[in-house]
Amino acid sequence: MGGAAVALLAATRRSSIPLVTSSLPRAARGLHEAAAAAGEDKARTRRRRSSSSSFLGPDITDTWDPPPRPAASPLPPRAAGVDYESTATIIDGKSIAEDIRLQVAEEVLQMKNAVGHVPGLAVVLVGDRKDSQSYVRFKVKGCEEVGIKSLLAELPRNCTEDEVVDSVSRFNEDPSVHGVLVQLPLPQHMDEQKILNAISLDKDVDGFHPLNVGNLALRSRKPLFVSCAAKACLELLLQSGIDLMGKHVTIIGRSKVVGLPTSLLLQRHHATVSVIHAYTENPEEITRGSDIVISAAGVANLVRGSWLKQGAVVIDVGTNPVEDPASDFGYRLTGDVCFEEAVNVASAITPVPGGVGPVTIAMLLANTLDSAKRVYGLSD
Ligand SMILES: Nc1nc2c(c(=O)[nH]1)N[C@@H](CN(C=O)c1ccc(C(=O)N[C@@H](CCC(=O)O)C(=O)O)cc1)CN2
Repeated sequence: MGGAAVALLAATRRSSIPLVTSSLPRAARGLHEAAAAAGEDKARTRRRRSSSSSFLGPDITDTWDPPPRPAASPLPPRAAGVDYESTATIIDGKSIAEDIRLQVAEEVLQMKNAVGHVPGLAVVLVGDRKDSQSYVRFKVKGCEEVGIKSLLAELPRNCTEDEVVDSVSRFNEDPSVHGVLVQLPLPQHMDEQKILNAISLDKDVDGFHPLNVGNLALRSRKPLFVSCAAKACLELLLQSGIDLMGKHVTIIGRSKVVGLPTSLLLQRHHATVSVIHAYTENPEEITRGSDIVISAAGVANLVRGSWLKQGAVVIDVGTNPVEDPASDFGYRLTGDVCFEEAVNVASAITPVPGGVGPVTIAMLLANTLDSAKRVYGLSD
């Protein structure tokens, strides 16, 4: 285990914050239990701290590419340091992620002591997209912090599909690797399905394998892995003490990374779920009737304050670069939700950055740990 992991563990022992007791390593123990485990104590701590139609095939787009709508009223000006006089709780994803990493680090150490092995995560990165490169860096750094071994295969944009599949196959066969993922999106000329299909079911820590998705959809079945972003959304809600049973949740976007698995996971928690997308009529009306709104559309400031019911809970999964001459990089990251407006309407909201993103990375570490625990017979 590296120095960073040791420092993290030392912090665990010093920390007065109880270790995460919700979905993370308990994901393997079942979703109901996870909901129960995320109970009041943790919530209090957090509050304190701040067609089958004949023409639509299965390949319908994942992206939010809305048809023209009447122009929205202009966004309010952004002003640094402005106090928006909101009573909304800002859900602190960074701190929730840290709790999860602490728990993972503790369990990795226990595994090392018990069986002499640590979990291993292999990442395949194709091409030179700056955003993908930084997400992969977050994953590698996260592994380092908790004592998980990481392996990275970087392939040029113009490599062949077979070369990508070969990389995946090598990691599938490596017994020191318990999780394999291919960073998305892949270059356009590649067949994503063919490449993802090459990942072993029992190393599919992204949870994108059809059997994992299918088992998530079927009530009495248990997937080996669930999408990290979906688990992150759930974790943020549960840790914030939000009751899901019977609540109306609207999810904006239906991708395999976020929208689809989050809708399935929420139904297992007895929420009533609407999934809306680019072709949905009156999206504003649907979100305005919702207790919880989860946006994963990939469109900056799509969700305005007027789209929300007073007191709604908002989980913003979008990380959209928008031009900002005042920033060092010439751009800044903005969510799908117009934060300045939403914060005055919502009862709780995740920021971007610092909301869903860090928890997504932490969930990947947790999935990798779960996978290794299964291999070494340490699962609950
Ligand atoms: N194979 C996968 N590909 C992609 C996934 C995935 O889960 N598996 N999800 C996204 C990208 N993603 C992880 O891969 C990801 C995106 C954003 C963040 C994050 O921490 N964001 C930060 C801000 C980022 C920054 O400062 O640059 C935040 O929101 O605070 C983590 C992971 C698509 N591809």
